[in-house]
Amino acid sequence: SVLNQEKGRIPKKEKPPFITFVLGGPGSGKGTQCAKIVENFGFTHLSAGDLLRNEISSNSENGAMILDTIREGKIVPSNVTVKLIQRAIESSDNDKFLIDGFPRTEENRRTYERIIGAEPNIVLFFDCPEDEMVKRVLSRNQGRVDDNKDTVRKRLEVFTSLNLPVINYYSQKGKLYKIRAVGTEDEIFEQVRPIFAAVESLLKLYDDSTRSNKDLLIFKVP
Ligand SMILES: Nc1ncnc2c1ncn2[C@@H]1O[C@H](COP(=O)(O)OP(=O)(O)O)[C@@H](O)[C@H]1O
Ligand SMILES: O=c1ccn([C@@H]2O[C@H](COP(=O)(O)OP(=O)(O)O)[C@@H](O)[C@H]2O)c(=O)[nH]1
Ligand SMILES: [Mg+2]
Repeated sequence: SVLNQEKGRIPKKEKPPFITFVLGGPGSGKGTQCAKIVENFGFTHLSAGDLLRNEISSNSENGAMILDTIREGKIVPSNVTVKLIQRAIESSDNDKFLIDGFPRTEENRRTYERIIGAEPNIVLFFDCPEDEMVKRVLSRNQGRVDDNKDTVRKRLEVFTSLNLPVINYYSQKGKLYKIRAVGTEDEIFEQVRPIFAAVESLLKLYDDSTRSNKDLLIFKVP
């Protein structure tokens, strides 16, 4: 019976989701590679920048403040961003997520851990030279208020001073997968693919039992 089949199994919603943080400077190719991971491995892509831009366009109470912050290349208060991420995770049926462009600061990271009560399973870092990032951002053509020379310079400064410490933190924890983010989109994805192939087989192993974050913290990519 249905009841017997369900016996001893943990309902999907109660399994902790598999969380990947996707980090890298502006224009390093985070969004581009996330789209390929979604296509090939069925993850749900949550871009922190997109969630914030949605708040601006839906005229939410924080919209004006978020627009000013993005225009300056600064960081939106952590509780605002974390709540948007939390809402997006909770309203999804999927159990594997790419959180793209977050955490931007150590304070972002600690706020996420406090509110969500978990750490990411793995962290990707798209490592790209500054001149290449600037070139890509200035030719992105998505009509973004922050894709101009002045704001890009500020975003690069914020990246170096505030985001690199987060990347170092996860490196020390053994959770960081560093990708050399130069070359064609496909060449870069060939560095990404084996990581998610390994994740996929690991998740299959755990699919019918309790999936505790602890079990998935550390694994080796072949
Ligand atoms: N490997 C690549 N080579 C050249 N241009 C790229 C590459 N990957 C992405 N781009 C382009 O660079 C711009 C920034 O990429 P995007 O994925 O939006 O980066 P991020 O999300 O890290 O800011 C986009 O216009 C994208 O089409
Ligand atoms: O967690 C986040 C993510 C983004 N931003 C703001 O949103 C902008 C754009 O972020 P996005 O990730 O879209 O930019 P990308 O790195 O993809 O160019 C950043 O410069 C910040 O001002 C933020 O404050 N907190
Ligand atoms: Mg992006």
